[in-house]
Amino acid sequence: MNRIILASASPRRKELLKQIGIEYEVIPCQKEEKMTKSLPYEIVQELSYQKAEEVCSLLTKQGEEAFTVIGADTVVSFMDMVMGKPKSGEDACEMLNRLQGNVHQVYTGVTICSKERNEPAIFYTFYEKTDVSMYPMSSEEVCAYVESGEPMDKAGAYGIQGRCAAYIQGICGDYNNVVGLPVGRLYQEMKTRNLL
Ligand SMILES: Cc1cn([C@H]2C[C@H](O)[C@@H](COP(=O)(O)OP(=O)(O)OP(=O)(O)O)O2)c(=O)[nH]c1=O
Repeated sequence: MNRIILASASPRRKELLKQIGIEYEVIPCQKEEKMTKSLPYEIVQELSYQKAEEVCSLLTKQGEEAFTVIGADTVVSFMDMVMGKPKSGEDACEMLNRLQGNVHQVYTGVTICSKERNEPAIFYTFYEKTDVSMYPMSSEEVCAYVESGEPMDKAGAYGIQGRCAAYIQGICGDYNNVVGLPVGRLYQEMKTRNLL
């Protein structure tokens, strides 16, 4: 089996990959991704590709001949808005004021880059969508949650796995997809392609 590299600095993605028993190393991306698409399922696939591609190029420059790289990206989509990580506390409050009491979608795009000795790298990209329904939050509750600091490194300014669980009414789809990596689908995609 080739080396498996997770192209991510996200502690949640590391934890999820570990949970399914995959042995891997981490090489986080350094570059700022460039978004050229506008639909959420296109954005997450494009950005996950860029993350996997950056680490694939780095390894190739280092003379590595065979490896598998996994890149992922998550956004929240509500009505016609696409939300990444909040830029400020104010931004986080705005996002949560929109999401509370409503149903939104979480999209995670994943790119698997597979490189074999003397072969060009092959890229596989897919996405998963999960619907998340939230209970209403008062503006005081939104402020208190933002002040906890939890929203700042998370798409849509909340963590379903953290304190925000108090406001989650239900989901339709893969829970792990909301946390940042749809490991069930990822495992199956890797198994189908003999990458495990
Ligand atoms: C909606 C939601 C998102 N998130 C996280 C998952 C992602 O880590 C983050 C979205 O940011 P991303 O830009 O997808 O990823 P990242 O910057 O954390 O990590 P990297 O680019 O190095 O891989 O939001 C949660 O942890 N819980 C949630 O409920």
